[in-house]
Formats: sequence, C-alpha cells, structure tokens
Amino acid sequence: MLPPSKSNTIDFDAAKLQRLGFSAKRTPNLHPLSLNQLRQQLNLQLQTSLELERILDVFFQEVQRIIPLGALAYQQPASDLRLELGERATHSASYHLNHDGDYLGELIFRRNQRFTDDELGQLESLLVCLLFPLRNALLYRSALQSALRDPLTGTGNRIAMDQALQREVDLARRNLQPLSLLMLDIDHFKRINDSHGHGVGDDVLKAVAATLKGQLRNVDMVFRFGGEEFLILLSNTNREAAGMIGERLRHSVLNLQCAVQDQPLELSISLGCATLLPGESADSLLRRADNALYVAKREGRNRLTMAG
Ligand SMILES: Nc1nc2c(ncn2[C@@H]2O[C@H](COP(=O)(O)OP(=O)(O)OP(=O)(O)O)[C@@H](O)[C@H]2O)c(=O)[nH]1
Repeated sequence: MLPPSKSNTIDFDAAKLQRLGFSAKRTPNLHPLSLNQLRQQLNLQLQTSLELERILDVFFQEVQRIIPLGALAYQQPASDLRLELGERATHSASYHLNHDGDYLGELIFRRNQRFTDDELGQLESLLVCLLFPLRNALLYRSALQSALRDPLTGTGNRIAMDQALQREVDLARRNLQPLSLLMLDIDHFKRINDSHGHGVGDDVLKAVAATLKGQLRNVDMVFRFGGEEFLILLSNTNREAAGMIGERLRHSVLNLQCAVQDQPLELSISLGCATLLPGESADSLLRRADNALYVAKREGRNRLTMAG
C-alpha cells in the first residue's frame, strides 16, 4: 500500500469542474451560449463549491460568455466581506441581493461601456442562479467561523489557537522571522465572580477581550485560552517589541472604566512573554510563556514577566 502522499489527494471541486468541462483557469467567451444554456451551466457549476470566492469567480467568468464585463465586486459589510474581481471601470450596475428576508450582500458589475436594458435583463436572470449557492456559501463561512470563535468574547478559541500557533511557528522558521507569544490572565477574577456574580464576570471577560483586540493590529491573533486566560500571537515581533506590546495591554486593562452599580471595578492582568528560540517547538514556546505568567502572578500580579 502506498503511504499517503499529495499525489493521492483529490481537489473534489476541481475534479467536478473538470468533469463538467471547466478547468480552474479558463479564458472567457470560449463558446457563446444562449441565456438558457448558460443558466443551466451555472446551475451545475455553482453547486461545485462552498467557497464564496470561487463561486463568485465562476459566476464572473461564465457571465462573460454572453455579457462582456470588466469587473465584479461583492460586499457584505455585516460579515466584513469585500471581494473584487477584474479591473475597475467607468459604468456599473449594482444589485442588492435578498433571499427570504436575508440580506446576501451587494453585487456590482463594472465595465467601460454602458449596460443595455437587454443586458441588464439577462444579468438579472442569471443572478437567480447565484442566490442559493451564495446563501449556502455564506452559511458555510459563518459555520466555519463559529467553530473557531469563542462565543462569549469573539476571540479565537482553543482549536483556532492550536492551528494558528503551529502555522505561525512553521512560518517564522521558514521566513527566519521572530515570533512572540503573550499569555495573560485577569487577576483575582474569582473574586469578581464571587462578589458580583457570573454575569458581571462574563461582562468583564468581554470588556477585557475587546480592549485587547482594540490594541492589536490583527484581531485574529487573540485567543481565549481558558476561563480568564488569553493568548496573543505576535508574528514577526521580537522580544523587545513583544515586551512593549505586553506593557501597552497591561495599561489598557488598568485604564478600563468598568463599574458595577456605579462602583468602579478595578481590573488588572498579569502577562508572560516568550519569543521563539531556534529549533523550538510550539509546545515549548507555549510552556515558557505559561511559566513566565506563573512568575508574574507569584511576584504580585499586574505585571509582565519575560521568559528567560
Ligand atoms: N464569569 C465567568 N467566570 C469564569 C469563566 N470561565 C472561568 N471562570 C472563572 O474564573 C475563575 C478563575 O479563578 P482562579 O483560577 O482562581 O484565578 P483568579 O481568581 O483570577 O486568581 P489569579 O489568577 O491567581 O489572580 C473561576 O472562578 C472560574 O469559575 C466564564 O466563562 N465566565
């Protein structure tokens, strides 16, 4: 038996597209089709993927079999989505897509010639083929996201953290770039829960997470590690810069204006910081940051400790 290897893997999307007579990279306008033929093709092809970008790319390429286009833009601000295919042009036709009361986003077709009424009618007829695949792709994307997010704080969860940590360690090694990690924990959090209730504890967790995200460039690098513990991955960041970021985070939590029944709630965090050593594993990096956090707690809390 052959050991698993790349040559045995199948990109099912690509395979299905090929079987239908479409390779991944196609030149537009290969065979002119009637509107009905194109609708049938689209109905088949748009089912072959749940990836939003791929679906829109297939749609953009195929529509050009009967309607010349320069660009296609898609945006859905609520999901923080914005995609641009092709090149910007002077004329545009835009559509707000709704299905069953759900807003699926806005699609903008662009080119350097005005669209005729006939063409707009054809576009509208083709858009119908896009609705279900687009809705499914959006649902898939949000399912993927919620599988990787901590529902309370909106930060990445442990699964996301494990994936990101290994990926960043590999990247740092390959690109010979520094990688630092901050492990932080809210001080005396149990007291907050015990004195004010779990609901207030939850609000504090949300407020601290929002502060951390607000202070960092890449919010996808903040993870909830455990109850009141967070982990921050700082790619391309050396020990000195990571220490400065850690101090900035500590101050921003100290300055958080939290109150319970008009009484101010004092909050602080302790942090441990470690920077990847040559040849070091992800587990070892994590352990060193955790040990540094333990030292910060032991030495009085509300402080940052750098791992040796
Ligand atoms: N409200 C709330 N509390 C949580 C959650 N997850 C964990 N906790 C609580 O977090 C508290 C953690 O307490 P400890 O581990 O003793 O830590 P601490 O009180 O912060 O003390 P130090 O870390 O030593 O400063 C426990 O009371 C947990 O019940 C959560 O999702 N919501």
